[in-house]
Amino acid sequence: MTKPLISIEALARRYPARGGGETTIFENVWLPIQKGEFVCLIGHSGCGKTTILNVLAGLDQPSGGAVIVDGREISGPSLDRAVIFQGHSLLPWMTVIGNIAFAVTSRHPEWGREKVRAHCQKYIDVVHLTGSEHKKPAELSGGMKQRVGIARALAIEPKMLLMDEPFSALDALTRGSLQDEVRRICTETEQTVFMITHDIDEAMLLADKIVLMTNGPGAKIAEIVENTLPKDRRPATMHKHANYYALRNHLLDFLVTRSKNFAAEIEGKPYDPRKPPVVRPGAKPVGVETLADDGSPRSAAIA
Ligand SMILES: Nc1ncnc2c1ncn2[C@@H]1O[C@H](COP(=O)(O)OP(=O)(O)OP(=O)(O)O)[C@@H](O)[C@H]1O
Repeated sequence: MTKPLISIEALARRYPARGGGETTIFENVWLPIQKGEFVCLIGHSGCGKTTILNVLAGLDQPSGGAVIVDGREISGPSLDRAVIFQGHSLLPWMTVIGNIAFAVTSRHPEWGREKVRAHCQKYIDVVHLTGSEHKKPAELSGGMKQRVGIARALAIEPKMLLMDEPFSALDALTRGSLQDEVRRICTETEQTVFMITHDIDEAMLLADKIVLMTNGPGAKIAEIVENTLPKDRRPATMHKHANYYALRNHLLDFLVTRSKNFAAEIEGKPYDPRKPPVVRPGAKPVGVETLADDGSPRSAAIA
């Protein structure tokens, strides 16, 4: 296995507590992310998902640990790490192409007008907004605005795409088709993605790896679940696959029960936060492994 593109190492975030002392939101979070991997983070409200994403984006400083990208510790925001938030965050006075061009010229100030235009057009076409180039955000539906946000993030060709519940504000139909498109685009472009979601089906559709966080305070990574559905899964048919219910039930069971009882679950067992167990629900034989230093699965039983 190659060296990970991004390595989250011993990350912790603490805040001053009311009445003195500190509250530890999460601690000792270790996670390697390989180039081209789509990683989803799942956990209950307050366990620190957005904080971790903000640290990855360089928008927040950890209280301990570091994020290493390409061998170097990050120290602030960078166009190498593009963020797509829940809201579209478009500039309302600019057109679709203007919003995307603004980001592209920040990335490539040396590019001429025509090169920027052609580059923006490519990503407008990718997200199926051809014909809406000169519309302003107020003339677009919620789904279209979110598409512009996705095109803008992809157009700067970041090393990593960070998404914080990017589909949660959309209606079910738009959400489904946009999820499908994002999966297609990310697979085709081998985009490395780190995404937060509360939606199990969304994680199962999009992610190669689903990272399960225990409840806070003091949250930690409990497990890394490898997606056992086929690579060419689609929203309308993935429930027919033999592994679907094993995977879904595993995730659901974690959120309903194990996320709050995890400390008791691992008591007396060799849990190592540097190498959280890797599980493949439905895969035969059912594997329980740990991650080697480079992020590749390594056989070792914890039960
Ligand atoms: N500036 C701050 N001062 C004190 N506590 C904070 C601050 N910012 C965040 N927190 C706390 O950190 C914890 C984690 O917040 P975060 O937004 O990362 O959680 P989350 O898992 O993303 O939650 P959700 O799923 O609800 O978005 C929360 O308990 C929150 O109250």
